[in-house]
Amino acid sequence: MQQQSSVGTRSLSASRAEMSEILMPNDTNNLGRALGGRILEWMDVCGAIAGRRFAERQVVTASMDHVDFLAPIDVGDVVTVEAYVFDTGRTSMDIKVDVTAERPSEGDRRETLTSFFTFVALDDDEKPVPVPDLVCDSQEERELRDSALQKRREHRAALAEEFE
Ligand SMILES: CCCCCCCCCCCCCCCC(=O)SCCNC(=O)CCNC(=O)[C@H](O)C(C)(C)COP(=O)(O)OP(=O)(O)OC[C@H]1O[C@@H](n2cnc3c(N)ncnc32)[C@H](O)[C@@H]1OP(=O)(O)O
Repeated sequence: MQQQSSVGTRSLSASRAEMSEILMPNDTNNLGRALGGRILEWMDVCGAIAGRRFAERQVVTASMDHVDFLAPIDVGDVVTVEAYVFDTGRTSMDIKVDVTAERPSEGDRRETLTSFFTFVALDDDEKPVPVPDLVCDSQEERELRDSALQKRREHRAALAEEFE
C-alpha cells in the first residue's frame, strides 16, 4: 500500500490546465506544418502548470513518454493543450497531456497527440519534496484518472511489443 503523503491531498481538478495558441509561421517547418519540437515545448509548459498547481511547488520535467504525431497541424490552426495529474508518487506526479488542433474556418477539432509526463516537485533548495496524494471526488475525475492509467498501460505495452 502506498504511504500517505505528509502534505495532504489534492483533487485532480485542482491540477487541470489548458492553453491555446495559434500556429504561426515561426512555429512551422518548410511545409507550413507544426514543428514537432514547438508542440512538445507547449506540452511541457502546460504539464508544468498542472504540476505546479497540484504541488504548489516549483516542478521539473523528469521524463516524457514516447509521442506519435497522429495528424498534421497547419499554420493558422488553433492548438489546444490540456493537462492533468492522474497519479502521484512520493515526490513525482504523472501528468497526461493532450493536444488538439482546430481549423477555425472548418470548425473541426482533431486529436493530434497525447503523451504522459513525470514532473518532480522541488523545495526551495531544489531538492525533491513530497507532493499531495491525488484524490478523485467526482465520477468525472475517476474516469479521467482511470482512462489515463489505462491509456498509459496500453501505450507502454504497445511500445514494448514494437521494440521486442
Ligand atoms: C498556479 C499556476 C502557476 C504556474 C506558474 C508557471 C509554472 C511553471 C512554468 C514553467 C514552464 C517550464 C517548464 C518546463 C520544465 C522544465 O523544462 S525543467 C528542465 C528539465 N528537467 C530537468 O532539468 C530535471 C533534471 N533532473 C533532475 O533534476 C533530477 O534528476 C530529478 C528529476 C529532480 C530527480 O532527482 P533525484 O535526485 O533522482 O531524486 P530521487 O529522490 O531519486 O527521485 C525523485 C523522484 O523522481 C522520480 N524520477 C527520477 N528520475 C526519473 C525519470 N527519469 N523518470 C521518471 N521519474 C523519475 C523518482 O522515481 C522519484 O519519484 P517518487 O518515488 O519520489 O515519486
